[in-house]
Amino acid sequence: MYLTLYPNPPTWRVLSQQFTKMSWVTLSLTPPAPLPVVLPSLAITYWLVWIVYTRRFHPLANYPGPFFASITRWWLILDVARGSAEKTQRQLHATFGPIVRIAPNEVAIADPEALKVIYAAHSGFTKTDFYLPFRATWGRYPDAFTNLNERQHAERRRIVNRVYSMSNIIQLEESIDKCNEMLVEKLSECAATGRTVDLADWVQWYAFDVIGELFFSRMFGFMQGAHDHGGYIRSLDLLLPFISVACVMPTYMRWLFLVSGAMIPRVFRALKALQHIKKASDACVAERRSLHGSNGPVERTDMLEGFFDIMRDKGEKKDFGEIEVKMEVYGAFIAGSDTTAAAITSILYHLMRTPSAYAKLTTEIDEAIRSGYLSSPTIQYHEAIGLSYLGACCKEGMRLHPSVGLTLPRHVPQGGRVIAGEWFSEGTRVGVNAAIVQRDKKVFGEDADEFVPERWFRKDAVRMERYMFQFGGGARTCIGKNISLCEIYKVLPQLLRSFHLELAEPDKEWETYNYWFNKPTKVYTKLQCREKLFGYAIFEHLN
Ligand code: HEM
Repeated sequence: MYLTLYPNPPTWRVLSQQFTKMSWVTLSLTPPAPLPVVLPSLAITYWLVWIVYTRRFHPLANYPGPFFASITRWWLILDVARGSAEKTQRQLHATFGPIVRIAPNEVAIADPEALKVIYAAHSGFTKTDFYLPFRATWGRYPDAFTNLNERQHAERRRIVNRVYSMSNIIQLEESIDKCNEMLVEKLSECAATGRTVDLADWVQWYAFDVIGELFFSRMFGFMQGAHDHGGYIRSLDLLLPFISVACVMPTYMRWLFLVSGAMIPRVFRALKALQHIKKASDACVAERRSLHGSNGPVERTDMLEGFFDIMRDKGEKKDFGEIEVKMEVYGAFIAGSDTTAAAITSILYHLMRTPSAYAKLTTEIDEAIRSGYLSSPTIQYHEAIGLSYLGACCKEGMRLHPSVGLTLPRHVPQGGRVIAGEWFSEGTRVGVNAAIVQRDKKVFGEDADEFVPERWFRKDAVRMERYMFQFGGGARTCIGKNISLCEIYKVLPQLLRSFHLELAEPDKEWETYNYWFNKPTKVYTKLQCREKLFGYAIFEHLN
């Protein structure tokens, strides 16, 4: 026998050699098992081993969460596909506590202290591949949103930062004024007919037209036509469920999803919608390019011209060309309207559901008009931010319903980190969702689930501010934040001084769809012109 040649006890190597030999003999003597038996057996064995590993030996094995989430990402994929992930997450944290395992290698964290650790500038945490399905494949550099390389992201963002700065947006304030006037005019027509409107639609048309004015010096025509101009909104509505589901899939599965999905009409339409948005943004850039080419004067001071200025002044040095200009425009098409519209709609919806807050805010606005503090016909941003109750209502609306409704996932950096009192090893996926952390009772009080603007006048308001996360944090904070804040602060007093707004069906809640952007719909509203309701009393100083 093979083994008897050795005087010493057999080693593992010898045993395994022998076993291998015997296995070969056995295998060659027995007829091969049929494939239909072998494959399922292998699959079952694989799954059993995987389940034991993820539940017992994985570094996240000790964290609670739904059983299926701990063994497969399919749980998260299906949850995101349902469009209400923030609601599921709230229930999970209520059941399992501040750290919940939402996928075999990922946890959602509800502890507000985690924000500083994960999202502060230079925290070392990096974006995960979650963001890649949003990436435009035609760029030379990844866009700011999907860039996973922190150093390159900082360099590229610095090039365009000035165009998005509040000082630049304020210089373009007239563009927002034009849209505000158009919105009031159009809603006055609706009020005159007594028609109920879906305020969520109007606000999104408004937000899209503001992007048109700010970037290209012309509204797209959403409000003018009272419709989804060019089908951009429909395109986004088709695209976002598809993209957000792809975001939570493992990378290898995304390709399968894309290829096989192209045969499913809905997914095919979503892919076409992406092309549609790309063509629309390209057309806007091409139009300006032809103006430049015609050698005629281009007296534009809009954001698009700001990007072209960068291209002319520092294009070569910074490697910033027309493709990069297109990338900024494309980003605004994707991120510029759903986000701002969700914020404005949330503030108005919660005000209409809270008559005492609504009355207090209109009183503040009316008094500011009477005292001559607010200008007319359009309210200026620097005036609006001086209205303290308005500021409280804006924060409260964005706190209860942040426009981005999923966790912002990050990789734990080299060496691991302690988050929420727990150790996480390098590479683990962790994330915080603004929709969860902004309702934390320890920070915002026992009434955190309610719309209470008064909380922003309490002693701990400065502390609460530190835990507001609706625009993200650190180096990855939203670059469009100033655009949105300027819009929000200006349009709200403009609307409330012009109209009395009431929910058409006060007992019915709005509907929201959370596909990264948490989009509100069905905010059916009755409008009445305040001048008709109350006479001209509050506007008398203007006469
Ligand atoms: C109320 C309005 C808005 C909200 C609540 C919002 C929210 C956010 C959030 C939470 C992030 C961080 C994402 C992350 O870290 O994973 C972000 C990033 C970003 N947002 Fe916004 N956004 C708004 C408006 C806009 C607008 C108007 C634009 C452009 C016109 C824009 C463009 C971007 C871009 C390019 C990034 C990536 C920034 C970076 O990583 O450097 N957003 N936004």
